[in-house]
Amino acid sequence: MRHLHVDVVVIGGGPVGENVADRAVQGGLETVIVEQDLVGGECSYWACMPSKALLRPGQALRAAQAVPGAAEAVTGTLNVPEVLRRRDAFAHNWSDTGQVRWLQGAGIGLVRGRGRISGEREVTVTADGEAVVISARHAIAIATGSIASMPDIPGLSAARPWTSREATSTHSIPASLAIIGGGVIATEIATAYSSLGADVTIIARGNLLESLEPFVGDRVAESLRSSGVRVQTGTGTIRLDRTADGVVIETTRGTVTAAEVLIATGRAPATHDLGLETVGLSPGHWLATDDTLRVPGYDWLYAVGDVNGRALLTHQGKYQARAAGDVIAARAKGLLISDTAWGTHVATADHVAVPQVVFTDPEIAAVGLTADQARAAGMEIRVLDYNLGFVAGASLSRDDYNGTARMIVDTKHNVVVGATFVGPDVAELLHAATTAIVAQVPIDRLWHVVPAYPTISEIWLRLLEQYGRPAARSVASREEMTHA
Ligand SMILES: Cc1cc2nc3c(=O)[nH]c(=O)nc-3n(C[C@H](O)[C@H](O)[C@H](O)COP(=O)(O)OP(=O)(O)OC[C@H]3O[C@@H](n4cnc5c(N)ncnc54)[C@H](O)[C@@H]3O)c2cc1C
Ligand SMILES: NC(=O)c1ccc[n+]([C@@H]2O[C@H](COP(=O)([O-])OP(=O)(O)OC[C@H]3O[C@@H](n4cnc5c(N)ncnc54)[C@H](O)[C@@H]3O)[C@@H](O)[C@H]2O)c1
Repeated sequence: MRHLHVDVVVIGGGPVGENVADRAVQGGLETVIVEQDLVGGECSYWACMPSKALLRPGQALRAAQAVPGAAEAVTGTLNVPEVLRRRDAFAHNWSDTGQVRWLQGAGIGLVRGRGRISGEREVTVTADGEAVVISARHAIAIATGSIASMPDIPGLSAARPWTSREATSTHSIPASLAIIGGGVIATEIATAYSSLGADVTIIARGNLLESLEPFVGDRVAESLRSSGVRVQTGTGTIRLDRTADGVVIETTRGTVTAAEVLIATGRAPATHDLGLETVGLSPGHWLATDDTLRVPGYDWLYAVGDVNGRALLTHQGKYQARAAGDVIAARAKGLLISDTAWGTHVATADHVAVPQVVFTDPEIAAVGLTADQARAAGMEIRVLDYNLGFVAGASLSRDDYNGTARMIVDTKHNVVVGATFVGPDVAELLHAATTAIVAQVPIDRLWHVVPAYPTISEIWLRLLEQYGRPAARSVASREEMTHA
């Protein structure tokens, strides 16, 4: 049995593990990643990249079809083999050679195999019957991500359901697809597969996209229905059977038959079979952390990315990873720790401003609190809504532009605390909203942030006009005003 001694061991070489390791190495620590599968993790091969590659061609086609003059030039449908070929390229043909080269260049070690914690500051890695024991002088960071959560529905495993892995890596589009779940994966995969010619049915126990503003799910349901997707909301699943005709799904509203069924009912933490019990932690749960991403009660153990359940998004996990890698290095060297809110070593934004784009048609971009969440937090708010189609940049971009913007203002502190945009090409509006929330830019100063004409960003001006100019609203403090 081999025995290695390093400063830091990172279990899981997804986007988050890679970033923890990179920051720790840049902080001067000898670091290895333990990876059981492909370096790059879920995001690169079975999640963000391949799913967005499947979505983009349909989005580009719809955009051209909505502009008279260009619409006449596009008369065909999507070329499915070409879409899948491009998707394969974005998933690097499921080879991690490039990512491994990046690790080598960054000075990060790699041990392939399944890692399990085998004691304090110790990980045992097994691969092909061989074991390597790695002792960490300073820290172990768990970045093992999440896996599809499978609901307890009779007949489920015998029906051989798809998870997002099969849906994002398939090499042929089934004639029909039933999707159980109404969240982000369900709506994105429904959008992609319907544009690729599959007959899609969504079976959702509630409404669609329930964690977002209520009008979001309504708009996506309406749009999916108009493109031929059957959207069955408020529908429970009773049992599944795989038959010669495909998968037969008995629901509370009747029977659905489809060639394949995708389960998209959320994620579970990848904390089973990780040896957590050897150090007194329970397997199978999200690993709670403090804001430096350290597991309370363990000065050597960190949990970063999906596995801590704080925000299941690549960009937010990588944000945590930068803080975690830096704080591990700072603690190892006995340096001062910057762990007050918004410090270098904490992931404060997880609680305040987590941006998310859902790449459906229409696109959804949201950050911060919804109106209901703000009220539940006891804030005094104003909810500003505006029809995005009235903005010149939006109507120029396509004739059928239909969209909504909502901004939530904390009226006590005069700052934006939430924003939601629904409509074509709204993704790029999101970073401005995230900046306004994180930087707590006073509304009165936002009036000086001038959006270019004619861009969709003029929505900011329209929302501000609804809120009111500072002088017109009230002159709260006379010293703000000077006399000419
Ligand atoms: C279909 C889908 C689409 C998504 N689209 C987006 C998107 O567009 N934008 C976005 O921001 N987020 C998206 N996400 C979420 C995103 O994929 C995750 O937030 C992100 O992958 C989390 O990164 P991670 O490094 O924490 O975990 P992962 O990417 O899951 O990586 C964990 C790694 O740990 C390894 N591992 C696990 N256990 C062990 C062990 N015991 N030993 C060794 N290695 C181990 C795994 O093999 C894996 O490589 C999507 C998710 C899904 C499912
Ligand atoms: N564009 C993106 O950023 C993107 C894309 C895909 C996935 N993701 C990430 O992946 C995560 C997982 O996505 P998801 O769609 O699986 O989760 P989700 O939390 O968005 O949606 C889960 C859905 O499953 C339903 N559900 C839960 N348990 C159920 C049960 N027992 N029976 C029937 N329905 C049930 C819920 O009501 C909900 O509609 C998301 O939280 C998101 O952060 C992000």
